Amino acid sequence: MNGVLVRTECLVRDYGNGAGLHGVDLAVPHGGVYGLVGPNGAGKTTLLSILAGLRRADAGRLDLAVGRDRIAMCPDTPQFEPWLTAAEVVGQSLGLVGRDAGPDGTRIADALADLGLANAANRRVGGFSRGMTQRLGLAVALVLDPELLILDEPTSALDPVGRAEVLTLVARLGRTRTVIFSSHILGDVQRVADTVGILARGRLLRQGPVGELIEQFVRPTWELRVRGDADRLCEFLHAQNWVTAVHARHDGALRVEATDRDTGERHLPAAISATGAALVDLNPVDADLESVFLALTGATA
Ligand SMILES: Nc1ncnc2c1ncn2[C@@H]1O[C@H](COP(=O)(O)OP(=O)(O)OP(=O)(O)O)[C@@H](O)[C@H]1O
Repeated sequence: MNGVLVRTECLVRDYGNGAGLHGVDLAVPHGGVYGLVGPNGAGKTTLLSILAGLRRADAGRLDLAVGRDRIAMCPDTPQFEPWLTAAEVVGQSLGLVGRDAGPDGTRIADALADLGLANAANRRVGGFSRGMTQRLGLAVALVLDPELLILDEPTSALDPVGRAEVLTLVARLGRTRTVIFSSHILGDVQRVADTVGILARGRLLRQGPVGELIEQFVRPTWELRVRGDADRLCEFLHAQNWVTAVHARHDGALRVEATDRDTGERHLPAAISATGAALVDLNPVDADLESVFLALTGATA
């Protein structure tokens, strides 16, 4: 598989009415964090469930360079028997695959501690908050010490502190194994993913290293505010061959996209003064995964 741990070819799951997956070619490198991003309903859960063997594809191919017994998945809304304690839930996970808990249950204690649940080990999980339940779901997967860890929206139920902690954990796990995690929060994915796949309406629009996607799909952009005739400036910019797009935002600012950074930096100030407008503010816009997503889906900010 040439450095690829998971590969799909033309994977299809047809739920009808356009829902599902439509010919997905995924290539997840061996080691590191693969972030699968896409809006609600894009097909993330469907794709991850097929990878984990929990759902079947209608057509296409799935190749795994890892044994099924070395894959663990944590669903987006994990559910447990409410009367069990957190330690019992994690112990059950080990029991299901016939592994022991180690001397004095250290495997269980370590997994719970990794997810910040050490003090809740003996509490019944029925009383857990959504965030705690989600972290427990991660502990249940992590205790199996999988080679491939699949996490479906692991941060969706967490507050900002919990989110940051789980993202740090995901980044750390990616140093010793392969982690695939899905999210509709592009900033989260950009923070920890080495490789990103962008899924929309059941199609994988692009995948690759985050930096390469940004380089490939995001043109240098500036946001500016002027005093004076902004409409005239807008028209003038539209007519320039080095300008690829101009958007007037609701708050009066203009977003200007240029063919390349150097040309934009040299010509933009001159264009503003040529129309007689007074410059109030001019800032480059940082290119991020969100910009890639917007460029690929044609959505507007
Ligand atoms: N078992 C099913 N039967 C019919 N339609 C389904 C089924 N499972 C999912 N869908 C539909 O397929 C589409 C993709 O769903 P999926 O849950 O895979 O997307 P998602 O990207 O994980 O969304 P979310 O972020 O909201 O969880 C949605 O339109 C969903 O309603």
